[in-house]
Amino acid sequence: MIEVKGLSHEFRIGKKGKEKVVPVLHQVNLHVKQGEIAAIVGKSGSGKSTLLNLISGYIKPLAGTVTINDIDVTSFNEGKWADFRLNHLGFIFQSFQLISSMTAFENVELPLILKGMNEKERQKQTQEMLEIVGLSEYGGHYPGELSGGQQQRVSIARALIVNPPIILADEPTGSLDSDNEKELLAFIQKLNKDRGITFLIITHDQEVAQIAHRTIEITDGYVMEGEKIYEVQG
Ligand SMILES: Nc1ncnc2c1ncn2[C@@H]1O[C@H](COP(=O)(O)OP(=O)(O)OP(=O)(O)O)[C@@H](O)[C@H]1O
Repeated sequence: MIEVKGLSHEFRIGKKGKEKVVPVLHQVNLHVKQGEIAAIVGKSGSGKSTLLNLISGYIKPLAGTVTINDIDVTSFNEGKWADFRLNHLGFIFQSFQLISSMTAFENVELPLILKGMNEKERQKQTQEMLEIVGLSEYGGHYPGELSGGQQQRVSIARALIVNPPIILADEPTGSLDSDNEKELLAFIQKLNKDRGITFLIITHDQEVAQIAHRTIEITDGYVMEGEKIYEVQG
């Protein structure tokens, strides 16, 4: 499902000619199976977000390959990536990343507009999705008029609306209080069980790591796969 082989990355910082090289990931190998919830854990600065950005094509690796759903995406250009993300990947972020000038409804509808769906069908699917995340009454609210937990539910609805087989999440519970966190984790487990969605979740949070079938630890850019809690079929 997600296959990472020999992935290495470094950043170059400072002025041209006087650049400092910051090695971040070293020959990372990783395999996330279909139907799995995998957690990536590791200290601040260990390379977790960089790994997720490489897997989702926001940055290009120095070396190595990324294969998603049997498609080698490593050398995709930006246009191909945009199309691929829209059809294969959903994203959830700590900071929600909703568009503040658009209502909850419009935020959730946006990926369907990008896919070219007609208005009637879009509106129907968006309303259904808002119902699934328990926000059918809140479609007309702007993100600033919603609580943190509600904003995160809007962002999940936006991720789910295109029916992605994989959801990548970067500290999804980082801005939530403990009740909202519990609710989100239960929802992730339900989506995983009922729809077979594969999750790759970056987290500092023990509670999140506990719902994962497998924990992958990054230490200074090297990956060590943790103990398997149980095997997932697929
Ligand atoms: N755009 C960039 N330019 C230069 N260095 C960067 C850039 N992005 C990240 N880094 C460096 O790469 C290393 C890994 O950063 P990364 O954000 O992947 O870590 P992380 O494990 O996600 O950390 P955190 O848990 O704090 O979010 C850090 O040393 C960071 O300073």
